[in-house]
Amino acid sequence: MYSRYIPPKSTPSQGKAPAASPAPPEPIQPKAALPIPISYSRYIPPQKPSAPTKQHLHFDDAEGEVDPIVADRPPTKKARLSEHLDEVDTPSDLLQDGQQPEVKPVEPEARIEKTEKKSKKDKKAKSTISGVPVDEDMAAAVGTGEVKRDKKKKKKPIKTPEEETQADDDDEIRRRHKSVFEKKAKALTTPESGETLDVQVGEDGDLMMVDVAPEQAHGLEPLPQPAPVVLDPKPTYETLPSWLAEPVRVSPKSIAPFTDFRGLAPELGLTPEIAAALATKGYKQAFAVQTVVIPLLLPQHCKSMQGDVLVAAATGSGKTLAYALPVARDISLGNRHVTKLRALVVLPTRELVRQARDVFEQMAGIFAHNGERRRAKVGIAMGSQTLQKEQTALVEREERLDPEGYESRLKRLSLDELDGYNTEDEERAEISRREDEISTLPDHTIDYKSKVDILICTPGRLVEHIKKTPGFCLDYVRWLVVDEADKLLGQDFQQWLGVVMPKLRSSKPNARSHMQTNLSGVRKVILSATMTRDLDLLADLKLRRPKLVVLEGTEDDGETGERPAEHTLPQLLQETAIKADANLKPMYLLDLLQSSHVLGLATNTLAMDLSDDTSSSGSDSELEEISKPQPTAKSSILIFTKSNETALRLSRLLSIMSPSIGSILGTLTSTGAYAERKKTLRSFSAGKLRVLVASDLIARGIDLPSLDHVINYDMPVSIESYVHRVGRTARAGKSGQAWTLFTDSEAWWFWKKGPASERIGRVGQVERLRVTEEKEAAFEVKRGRYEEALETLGKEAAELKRQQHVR
Ligand SMILES: Nc1ncnc2c1ncn2[C@@H]1O[C@H](COP(=O)(O)OP(=O)(O)OP(=O)(O)O)[C@@H](O)[C@H]1O
Repeated sequence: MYSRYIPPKSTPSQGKAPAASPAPPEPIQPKAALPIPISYSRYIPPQKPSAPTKQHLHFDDAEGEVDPIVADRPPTKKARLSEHLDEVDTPSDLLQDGQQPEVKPVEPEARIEKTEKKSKKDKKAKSTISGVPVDEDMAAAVGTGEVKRDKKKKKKPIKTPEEETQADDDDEIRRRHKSVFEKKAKALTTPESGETLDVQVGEDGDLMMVDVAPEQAHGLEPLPQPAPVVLDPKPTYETLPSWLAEPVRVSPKSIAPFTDFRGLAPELGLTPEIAAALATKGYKQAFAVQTVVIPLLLPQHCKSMQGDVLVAAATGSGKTLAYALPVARDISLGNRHVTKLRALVVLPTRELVRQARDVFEQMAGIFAHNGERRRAKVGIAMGSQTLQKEQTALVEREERLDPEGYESRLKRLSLDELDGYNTEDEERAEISRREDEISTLPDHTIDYKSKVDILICTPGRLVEHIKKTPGFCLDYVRWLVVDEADKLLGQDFQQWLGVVMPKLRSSKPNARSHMQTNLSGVRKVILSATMTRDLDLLADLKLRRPKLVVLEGTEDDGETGERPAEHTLPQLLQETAIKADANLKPMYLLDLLQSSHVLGLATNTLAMDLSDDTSSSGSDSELEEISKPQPTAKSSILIFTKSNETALRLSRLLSIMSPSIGSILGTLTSTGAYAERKKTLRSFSAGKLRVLVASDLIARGIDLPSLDHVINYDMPVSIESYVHRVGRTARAGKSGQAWTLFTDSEAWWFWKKGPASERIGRVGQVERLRVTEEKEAAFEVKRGRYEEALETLGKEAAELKRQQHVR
């Protein structure tokens, strides 16, 4: 079915490094001019000229500009086939609780566009030389060859005798000065400014930039120029503070018993009873990242406040337990009688809040010692219910005999408006005023008590409670955990950090004291699988004596002397990329799903579902040779799309094309009701559903037990997004398979060797596959039925729209 991709041998000219030059590049050759790869079972890349071509695209105004990216897109008629799936809204998946849409990084495509603009400017500049207009002949003579043609000149107007004489004079002047202009033009055409960038087909059909040598400048040679300064936009390790430059590195193999944390006094470590209780919950040994993070967060006998901890560790490596255990321990030990809000855990989505709550509940139970201690109370705030309901769940109101307080309350109420209140915080002052207005027994005041010790919340809802919930205060908070930190810090989320941080500064005596030490203050734990190293973002957290813990990707990380990758993938993750025809992507997906490597349905099911023709849909033999995990009887698959809209349409299309898959398929989008989402996730975890089509809503953090495959139907928008998506499988030391369907136009930057792939640390390599000729032929045969399915989908969508319009 698929054939192994064998990269071509590169010629010396392909490897030519672009000369560093401050001069802007010349126009880019459009993709349309590139050789079109044909499909066959064993992929042989298109022929390339041994030397870089000098055929440039001229951005002639009269002709109109050619967008090399657009030029490569398939014809409109073809595009219509998949347009139903691509009419997409903004990716609003994670926009709950006031979240902002993810800002996409500037990808190489965008950079190409920028280069074009620059080139245009450059060209414009070349049409004049030192302010003197240059005609075509001259330009050709000096080798620029890229002068804007003035078409109006071609229509020769009838000239009067005076004009004729004037024109003759002009010609004479031009002739006389021609050689002078030529020399001047040559002098101005330095080798740098004459350099040109071409887009060529690189290895694997990827596009790459190639410098083309400029035409020779005869005569005046340019003055020697100082070597251009190459600026690295990223801070190097030397520019970073030492805690960031020299993190605590953990080998992925360093698993240890929970009782065996080094450097801890016995009374501060975890007792064998706790370890036994952890084992009953499935935590038999501490995972690598836990062996370092847990001891760092447990109390230690030291003279100064223990510092904050940042954790960069692969998806599924057990980061949640690494913070939940020490936080729950600290709060359980020191909180025997009074419930106060002592720990805040902030996560970006409701699903993650619920998941973290489950782990904290487990830990609270374990540290309650079978009822010997008061169990720490865990609450959530995420906007799944009304604010009022959440307020009731979080804060308790009671009347207290307090004649003095009662008097001051009456006094405040007698003053005008908010005069008696803290006017710096107007919103809060208004709440206080409203509370004062509530009638109580004589000589009584209202007192508020937190109902929870640990609050797990989304940032938006947290801000709402801080601003609107009477009695909700952070005065006793001594833990702030920010999970999925790069997302929470990189986006606005109602400027949550700006609201929360000042509330953590105020300090009542002993309010933030940590147990078993005589130290007090707020400890911060910041985590992500794609941890940001951006000091500007981290600065907002006001970190104190921070330590960064990094889980190594491979055993020899750090030993090779090379700079370790920014993000590491799970060790047992296998990655495969399949080059797909954009117009037939759903067919590729269906075929992959039904293959023996994924769902394990018969390979000719596609034929049955799509066509009456039950002939084989192509040989799988070549793919079978590739070692892949054998499909379990009940493989489960998570498919990611780029938006809610695509997820909904793709689900429906798959169901139309294959009712057998439709019966085990669920859809998860942020537009769905929360209760519905919860139900779908539960059915998927229970194995009732085996295929889940989802938007990026659950790309981060979600722990789906025994998820075997992740399929990127649409390319993720960033490296971080890829790391999180594929990290839904191969978790907790299990193996997993990630598949990515890609087209050149959307993904060449991603698979190309270079900065993008260097940022990801992986044990193996990405296997690249192309479908065989036979398979492509089979797709063509079934294309009619596929188009019918699309038509049905279109009709359904139109009907739905009509109904919505009527309502
Ligand atoms: N010590 C342990 N022993 C066994 N299983 C564990 C242990 N620690 C964590 N796990 C399990 O590993 C899985 C992944 O853990 P967790 O969700 O905390 O990963 P994560 O590092 O937070 O991943 P992500 O970055 O995707 O959020 C969970 O199912 C969890 O129960």
